Amino acid sequence: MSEPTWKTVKPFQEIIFERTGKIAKITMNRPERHNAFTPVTVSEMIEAFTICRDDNSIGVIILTGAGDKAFSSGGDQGVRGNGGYVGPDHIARLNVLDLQHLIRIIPKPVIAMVKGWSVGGGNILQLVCDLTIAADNAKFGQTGPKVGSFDAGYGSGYLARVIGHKRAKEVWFLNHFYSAEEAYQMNWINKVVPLADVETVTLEWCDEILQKSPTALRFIKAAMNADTDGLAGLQQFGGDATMLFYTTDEGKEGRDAFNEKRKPDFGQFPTFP
Ligand SMILES: CC(C)(COP(=O)(O)OP(=O)(O)OC[C@H]1O[C@@H](n2cnc3c(N)ncnc32)[C@H](O)[C@@H]1OP(=O)(O)O)[C@@H](O)C(=O)NCCC(=O)NCCSC(=O)c1cc(O)c2ccccc2c1O
Repeated sequence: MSEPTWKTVKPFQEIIFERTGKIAKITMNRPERHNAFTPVTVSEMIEAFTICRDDNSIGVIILTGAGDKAFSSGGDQGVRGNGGYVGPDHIARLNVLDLQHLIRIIPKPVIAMVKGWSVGGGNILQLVCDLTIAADNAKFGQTGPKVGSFDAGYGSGYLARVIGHKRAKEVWFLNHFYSAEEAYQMNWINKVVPLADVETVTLEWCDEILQKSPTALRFIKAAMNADTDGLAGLQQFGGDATMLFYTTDEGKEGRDAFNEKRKPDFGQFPTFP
């Protein structure tokens, strides 16, 4: 595979947002803090993911951290205030929860490419990505109870779905770190590769995914969310069904009949068993 040419999509302060062909890459860029995120880092990621969601020339998204030492070490404890993390607007936020939700509902595959530390809220970000490819230097763990924090949403319930309840409680109660190989054995991540190969392999997976039907992948992702996310997941899945229905002649007949002030003729359309 030839070296990819990454082009900046939009400049940001605390992330790098690039693309090569149909592949977007969002990189948390605070390597001096092991890519710990602030409200600004998170807002920028939300904006970049939203651009990816709307741009139909982007088919798959990679989330990663700058440098080889860390994917992310979670919320920046230096800007943690009273009730959340504080940015330039002086408002305390937990806006990483909005980002987790966005990664879950964006109707395109999101791949976490993990090098080095994947810790705390950073590790929840790799968890909510659809797939995780880790370098052999990656280390995974939750530190919340050590620093007076916890993620009682995806970080615990979804983690328990992915690695099992006993293992998830072990992760949260003991706050140990797990090697990439151990995380792989726990089904926490999809693949472990040598550090030097991690981007090449991630791009190979992206290229394979891009050969597949985007609508099929969209529905598979939404179906799995519906199973794990209850009514919120079903809302997403139902919305996707409505989107498809709007593209049919039957769906358009209802709209056109209303606008033309006539009775709709739904009988002209085939039904299936
Ligand atoms: C990750 C480490 C185990 C790595 O240890 P190591 O010894 O290799 O590196 P250093 O500790 O020397 O780190 C280098 C440098 O980076 C700074 N740094 C690292 N992590 C953070 C951080 N999270 N915040 C701020 N700064 C950080 C470190 O201080 C060093 O700076 P120097 O100036 O001294 O060089 C180890 O770094 C570590 O344990 N880090 C902390 C991990 C952590 O506890 N993260 C926060 C967990 S809580 C969280 O992430 C969280 C966020 C949310 O927004 C939530 C929202 C809703 C619910 C829950 C949330 C939540 O749990």
